[in-house]
Amino acid sequence: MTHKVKNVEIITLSNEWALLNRINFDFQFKNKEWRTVSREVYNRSDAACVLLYNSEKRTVILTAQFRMPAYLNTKNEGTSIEVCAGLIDGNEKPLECVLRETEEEVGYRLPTAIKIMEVYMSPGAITEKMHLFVAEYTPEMKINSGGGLEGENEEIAVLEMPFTEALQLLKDNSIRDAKTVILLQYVQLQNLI
Ligand SMILES: Nc1nc2c(ncn2[C@@H]2O[C@H](COP(=O)(O)OP(=O)(O)O[C@H]3O[C@H](CO)[C@@H](O)[C@H](O)[C@@H]3O)[C@@H](O)[C@H]2O)c(=O)[nH]1
Ligand SMILES: [Mg+2]
Repeated sequence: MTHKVKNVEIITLSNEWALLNRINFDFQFKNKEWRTVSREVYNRSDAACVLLYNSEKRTVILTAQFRMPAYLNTKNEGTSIEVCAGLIDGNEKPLECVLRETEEEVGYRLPTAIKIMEVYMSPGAITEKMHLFVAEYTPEMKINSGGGLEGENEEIAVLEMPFTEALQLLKDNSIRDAKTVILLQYVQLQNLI
């Protein structure tokens, strides 16, 4: 289905760490009538994430960190369990981003990772597209203890756990980050572990 859009007007509401715009545009509805619509849109670069798994040990590597938006929503949900993820820098390719973030956040140097899909995280509000990857890791790939970039005020706990424990965290809804839910279910559905 194609939609007809014209006269797109962009009004910047905030341009600090990321860009928040109000977009006014004319939109043609099903009955052919054109009407002016207004939407606020938060702009960030695209992002990439990876679920690390070891099929021999039957383990996965996840992270835990404080997320203010989740805390604002529900106080005791501020600590978020997530796959390793980050925003794509400049001209970086999604795979390069995933390999860099894996070193920074969990301390593993991966030879490569496999792309699974691309999803919008919140298409009604944020332009960000997320590139999802999986990758097999082994203990020999560990090069540092991870934890994120202190200069960026990141404090990331590295959680290596049996896959069965991660599935239990899914089941009891202790994992509430959508990309992490998708990737854990993908690994389970494809019997990668
Ligand atoms: N100065 C400043 N820094 C910020 C701000 N917001 C975030 N940061 C910092 O910018 C860095 C971004 O880290 P990345 O690892 O690149 O991204 P991420 O925060 O992990 O984002 C990913 O995970 C999020 C949570 O699931 C996702 O929301 C996001 O889409 C992405 O996938 C972090 O150090 C974070 O503290 C801000 O408003 N100001
Ligand atoms: Mg991150």
